Amino acid sequence: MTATNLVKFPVHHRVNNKWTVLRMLGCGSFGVVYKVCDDEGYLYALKTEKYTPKNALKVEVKVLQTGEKQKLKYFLKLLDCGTCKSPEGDQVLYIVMDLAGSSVDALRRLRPDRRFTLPCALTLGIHFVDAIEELHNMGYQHRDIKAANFAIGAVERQQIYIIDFGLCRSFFDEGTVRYAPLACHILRETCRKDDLESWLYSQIEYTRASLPWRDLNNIIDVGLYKERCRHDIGLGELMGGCPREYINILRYLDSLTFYEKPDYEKCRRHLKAAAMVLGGYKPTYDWIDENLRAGNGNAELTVDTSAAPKVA
Ligand SMILES: Nc1ncnc2c1ncn2[C@@H]1O[C@H](COP(=O)(O)OP(=O)(O)OP(=O)(O)O)[C@@H](O)[C@H]1O
Repeated sequence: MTATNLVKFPVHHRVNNKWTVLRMLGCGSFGVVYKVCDDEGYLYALKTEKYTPKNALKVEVKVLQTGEKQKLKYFLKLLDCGTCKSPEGDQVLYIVMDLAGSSVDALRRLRPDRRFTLPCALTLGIHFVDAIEELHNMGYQHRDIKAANFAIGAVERQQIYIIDFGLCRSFFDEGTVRYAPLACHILRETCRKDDLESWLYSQIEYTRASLPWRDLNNIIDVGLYKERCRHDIGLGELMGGCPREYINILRYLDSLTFYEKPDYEKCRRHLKAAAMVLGGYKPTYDWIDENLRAGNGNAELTVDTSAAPKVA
């Protein structure tokens, strides 16, 4: 994100005469996220973007609203959205949502070996597949699935949320569903199985701490590496330290055609089968069991033990 796109709100800045800015939680590709509180001291996250005719935040609003309407499990509650003026006088679009805890990626990085235990990795895998299925059923493809875009609850630390919808795309343009060509129903360039392939790479990373192409930046080189990892030596390099079932998932995802709806349950079944060597699947959360010290936002070193996230 360019500095000119950054919406700078000073501490104590009031938004919509309702939300008080406490501090910045982080910057994404499209905007800045602040920790804010309401007049009773309850904490929330406020996401901002300079106003343009095509704001990424608009799709976030739709996704969060749909998630709430359908009472879905993996979506944060949207409390407010609107426009306001920045101190520099720019028109700003903002949304206020529930405050989440640390991202799953930040939690992984806090662990000494930068990976989760296998029971925890399998638990996360099942949550991620569930969350992706909920989003797909809503009619959206995520297109940026990674552990940094999933967070735990600020208070309920075994709850997982999917948090960033900046690159989300609807399968359908509103009003054209009835007449849309078949290709529109699954997207042309990328499709639903791509969200699951991205998830599987995250799954491998938090199971074994790294991906073999971690030092490559060039998109072509990374693509070639991923291709190589489908066969013999490359496959061993990618999957070393992971349960065999991950290979079954990769093979299954690669077998899907562009038009096919993925079988989410099959992915979950493979993960549960991988837990058989551990005596069966039992939901496990390393950050709870080991009391990993992570708080609201991006892995700050505090523990929030209050019944509701409130200003200290
Ligand atoms: N509801 C929330 N509660 C707490 N922290 C949040 C919330 N939403 C986003 N964040 C944090 O704010 C930061 C910026 O988030 P955002 O999703 O906008 O971008 P990103 O995921 O960092 O970047 P990109 O979109 O480029 O991948 C991240 O550290 C994220 O964990």
